[in-house]
Amino acid sequence: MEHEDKSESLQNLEKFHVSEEYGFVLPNPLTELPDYYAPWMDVAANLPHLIEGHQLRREVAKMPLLSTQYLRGHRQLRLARLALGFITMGYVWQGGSRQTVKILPRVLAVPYCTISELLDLPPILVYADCVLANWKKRDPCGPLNVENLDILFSFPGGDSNKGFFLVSLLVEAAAATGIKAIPMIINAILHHDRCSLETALQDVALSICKMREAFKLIHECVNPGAFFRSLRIYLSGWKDSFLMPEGLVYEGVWDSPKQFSGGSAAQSSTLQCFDVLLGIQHRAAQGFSAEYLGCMRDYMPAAHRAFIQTLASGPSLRQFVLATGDAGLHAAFNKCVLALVDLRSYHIQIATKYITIPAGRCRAEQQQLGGCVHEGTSVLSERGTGGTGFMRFLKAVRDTTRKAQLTEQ
Ligand SMILES: C[C@@H](C(=O)Nc1ccc(Cl)cc1)[C@H]1[C@@H]2C[C@H](n3cnc4cc(F)c(F)cc43)C[C@@H]21
Repeated sequence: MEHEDKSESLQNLEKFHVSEEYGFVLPNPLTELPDYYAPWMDVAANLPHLIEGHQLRREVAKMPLLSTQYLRGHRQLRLARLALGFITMGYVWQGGSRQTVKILPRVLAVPYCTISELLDLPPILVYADCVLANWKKRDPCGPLNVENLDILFSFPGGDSNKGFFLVSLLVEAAAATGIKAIPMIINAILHHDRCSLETALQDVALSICKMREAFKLIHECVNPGAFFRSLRIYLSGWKDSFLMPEGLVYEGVWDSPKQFSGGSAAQSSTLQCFDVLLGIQHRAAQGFSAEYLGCMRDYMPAAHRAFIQTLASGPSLRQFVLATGDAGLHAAFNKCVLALVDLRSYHIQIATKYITIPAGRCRAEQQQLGGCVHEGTSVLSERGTGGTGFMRFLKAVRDTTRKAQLTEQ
């Protein structure tokens, strides 16, 4: 029964802040806070202009220390965290990777850490901020597509910011029908209902194919150079970082500097939950990818982390399909695995175009210039949206996924 109770709890997606229509995406994020918070919202809304005009530091120095007590409800906390997260990344990386700051002023650090504590998220911009909560529809009754969407906050780098965050959002939204099928899958396993299980697995495979379709939009919406030179820097973290070996001092919060990882696709709950559903374990055999995926769960909203953990502790879909020996279920399961392999392979192609190739060009330019400026090296080794470490991670995850196909009986 205990087993049954745990997995049955997945029947109520609402409790895990998972939406039938939007999956892990925050439905209808707030776009405004009470006027009291105008000092945060005005700076966040003007970030590209303030950074390019070298005025951000001065603006932050003028900021009052605001209290978080007037923030009401989950959506106000998410919007406040989003605004403070953009300002924090802009403040740390405004001088590119050459002049990083080591101290985050208390007018930012104190409220940012208070809100992060309330949301059980680290005080650094994460995927759940800049993708899942950073969007609005132009026409509220219109469709969820690039033409009818806009982002709330941006870094310097123009439309490529918008493209990168909105394409990620559309990939996440395409996953919704697959995520919605998960409670049906668990239910079908518990009731040995092969027919419903096969139908639900077909929904998952179709959803993963739609994610790949949405991902293709990145080619027309994001410029590789703009992403590599600008946006990628602003999403960088301060953990195991060449440029900030100690991490960042959060003034007025902790006495010593703290390290946190930069934004990464591995922080996507969708990316992790399909692996868990299909029983794809990135065992320690793959080295850092297993440990890195595990760490990145701490960079997801608590309710989404709980969803993944509840799924992982429920009945094994893989074992059930194997035990039935049913050819139809076997085929439907493998279709899901292959769709995920295709999506992972596509992700590797995208990372090659947007990271590996621009990084190669950047190194070549630096060698021509003689000096080996640390522009790229700081983030190339990073596992976030950075370079070689990230590629090794993606390839390890893709290869493990490929091996997860059920072999012929
Ligand atoms: C556009 C890219 C990006 O890296 N976005 C990003 C990264 C960091 C930050 Cl901070 C913000 C946005 C990628 C999109 C598609 C997302 N995706 C979700 N589920 C996936 C399952 C898969 F198998 C898979 F291959 C990719 C999957 C991941 C991100």
